[in-house]
Parts: sequence; C-alpha cells; structure tokens
Amino acid sequence: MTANSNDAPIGVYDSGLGGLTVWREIRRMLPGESLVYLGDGANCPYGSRPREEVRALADAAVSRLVGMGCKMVVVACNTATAAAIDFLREKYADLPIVGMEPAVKPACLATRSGVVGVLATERSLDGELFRRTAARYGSGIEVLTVPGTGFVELVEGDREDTPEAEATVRAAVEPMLARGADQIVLGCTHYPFLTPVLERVVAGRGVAIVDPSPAVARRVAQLLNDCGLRAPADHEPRFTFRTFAGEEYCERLKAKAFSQLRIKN
Ligand SMILES: N[C@H](CCC(=O)O)C(=O)O
Repeated sequence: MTANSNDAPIGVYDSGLGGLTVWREIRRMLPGESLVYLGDGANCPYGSRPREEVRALADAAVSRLVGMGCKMVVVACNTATAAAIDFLREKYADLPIVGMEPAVKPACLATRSGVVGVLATERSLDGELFRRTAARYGSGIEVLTVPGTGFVELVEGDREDTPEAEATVRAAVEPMLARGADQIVLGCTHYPFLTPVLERVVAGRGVAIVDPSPAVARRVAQLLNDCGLRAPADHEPRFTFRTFAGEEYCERLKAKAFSQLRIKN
C-alpha cells in the first residue's frame, strides 16, 4: 500500500473520541473506504491549549497518518483545524486535507428568530476561521458564542448521559435560549455525543441542533472524486485505530466507534 493509491486508507484525526462523530458519517457515506482513526488521547483536551502547541500536536498526528500511507487526512477536530489547517496544507502540500467548518452558514440561513448559538472550545472561538465565517454569513444575525466548558471532559470520561452532563449543558445553553436562539451549532466534534442531553435541554423550544459532520463527509467524498482517489469497487475496507495514549484508550476508541454504528467488531 502506498500513499495516494486508491486502496490506501483515509486518516481521520482528533484530540480524542470526538472525531468518531465524523468517522461515523464518513463510514456511512463511503462504506467502501478504509479508515485509520487517530485519537490523540494523550493530550486531550486541546480546547484551551496555546495555538502553537495545538499546531505541533496536529503536525505530529498528520505525520503519523502520512507514515501509515493515508491518501487523505480529515482533521476531525475544530480546534486543530482552527489552529493548524493552513500550516498543515502548506507542509503536506501533496496530501488532500479536509478540515472542520463551523456550521455557521447553514444555521444563519435556517434561523427564523435571527439568533444563532454556537458552542465550541475556547481556542476554536477565538480563531480567525470562526471570526471570518461568522462575519461572512452572520450579517444581520446575532451569533452568540459560548465555550462548552467541561463538555469534552464529560465525553472523554464516558459521562455524557448523566445528570452532571445535563446540568453542564443546561448552564451553557439556557442563556442562548433566553436570548431567542433557534439554532445551536455544535462547533466541536465531541459535542454530538451530548445530543441526547442537548435534546432534553431544548425540548419544546423549537430549536434545531446543527452538526456539521455530514457536510464534512460530503466534502471528503467530493475531494476523493476530484483527486481520483475513490477506493476500487472490489476494495475490502479496513478500520484501524491508533492513539498517542495507551492500548486501553485504543480499545475505547474502537468500542465507541463500532457501538455508534451497531456494527459487529
Ligand atoms: N474535538 C475537538 C477538540 C476538543 C478538545 O480537545 O478540547 C474539537 O472539535 O474542537
């Protein structure tokens, strides 16, 4: 297997478990593609680390995926995308790289109240990518940003459907609802794991929860086509999991990935 050959895998990278929400969508949309999921695990959460540090961590991750022969890399982490996507595209110039887009555009198009809430990590919200996107699509619309403080820890700690999770999510979301938000954008790939709790918090309030991962999977499909990199029809897909943490974390990644899809491991 060589890099850029059609039967090579697509690398999907995140600080931890969160990128599995993107992995799931890519797996659904492109069932014939082999995927290598790299969940750092050793340095998670990234959300309040300095930009330079996140950039170095993302570089190490992409370098590992390239070393494994990946034909494309998906940075399934909003924080790493915000901190490092330009740097990565310049350094790995021959590698097609897909990053996360904050789904501000569809939310601004769909809002009826004119108020959109965005939940993301501190580092994503203060990044240029988010500022540019909000300025471009949010004209005439109030875009409220709230850091999902403690959200990543809940997911990493397998506490995403607990009373503690509900209280944490409620504290972040209530002020948005009070201001009239009718769209809540999940600007961190860990947050879709909190959707059951979020749905309980917004129940009956006419609020849509916007998850960008299906759009990212569509972008992956499009870029594979554009680059002529689709796996051959007879390709037997393989799903591989890697981490910078220990073997136990790798087993967690695997279990969580397959439990979401209800696929036998
Ligand atoms: N899942 C990541 C990173 C969360 C974190 O490590 O703080 C994101 O999309 O931003």
